[in-house]
Amino acid sequence: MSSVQVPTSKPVTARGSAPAFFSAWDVHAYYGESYIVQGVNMDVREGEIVALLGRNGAGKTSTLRTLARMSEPELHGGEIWLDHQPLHEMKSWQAARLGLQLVQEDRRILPGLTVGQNLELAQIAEPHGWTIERIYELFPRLGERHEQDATTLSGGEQQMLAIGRALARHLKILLLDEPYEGLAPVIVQEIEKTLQNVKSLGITTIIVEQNAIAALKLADRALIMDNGQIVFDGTSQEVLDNKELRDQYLAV
Ligand SMILES: Nc1ncnc2c1ncn2[C@@H]1O[C@H](COP(=O)(O)OP(=O)(O)OP(=O)(O)O)[C@@H](O)[C@H]1O
Repeated sequence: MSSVQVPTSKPVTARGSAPAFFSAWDVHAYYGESYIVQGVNMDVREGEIVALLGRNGAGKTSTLRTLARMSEPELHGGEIWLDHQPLHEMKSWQAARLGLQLVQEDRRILPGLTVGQNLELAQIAEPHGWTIERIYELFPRLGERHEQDATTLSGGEQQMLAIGRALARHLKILLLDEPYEGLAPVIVQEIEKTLQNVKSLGITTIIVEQNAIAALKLADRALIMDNGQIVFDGTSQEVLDNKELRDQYLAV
């Protein structure tokens, strides 16, 4: 395995300026011949929570996957920087080692393993993040279910475990894809509390969510996507106050 090089001086992006804590610049990505992510730009400050919103099929999940350097969709151009590291030159495992953790919509809970084993497995590769004890302090419900087969957890508990696994790894930025997906309203409230906890920890987060109002309540800033591009970048409050914008792009 090749090691990730840590540059000695701060880089300058192709657009000529030093990147923000996390930046994407002119990012394009394809599924085969399908051109989906069409020149995405974003800057995220350290500690900020950004909601990435848009209609079904706007390209939100594809953008998160591209930023996380998953093999699909395939990056065809642009730059992605995390804390002065060029993620666009890396594969997903290297980006994860540098602290980018993607929690996918299906949560990827490993079958046949307990809650504890799912967390232990997250710490197989260095560098580690939180200890499992600390994760159980944040999510006592997981601690109570340490020995339980993780696939028998409720949807909300599985979401907690997926976030817990990200905390167990080295975490500089958390990418959350539809954390409320498929959860009953009462569980959504529970996950909202979980995410408020994450927010209070000052973890830089990008959250993709169909439930735009829930995401906007949590986020400092909102990016709206349409047809694979960012069409709005402003505060969450601006989106909450702008019905026309919501009607045009979010249908909420
Ligand atoms: N594996 C794939 N192969 C080909 N096209 C894909 C693939 N995954 C997604 N797409 C297409 O990419 C476009 C953007 O999808 P994406 O899932 O990123 O949108 P989204 O904004 O997250 O929507 P949703 O909220 O419905 O999940 C859609 O037209 C979708 O059909």
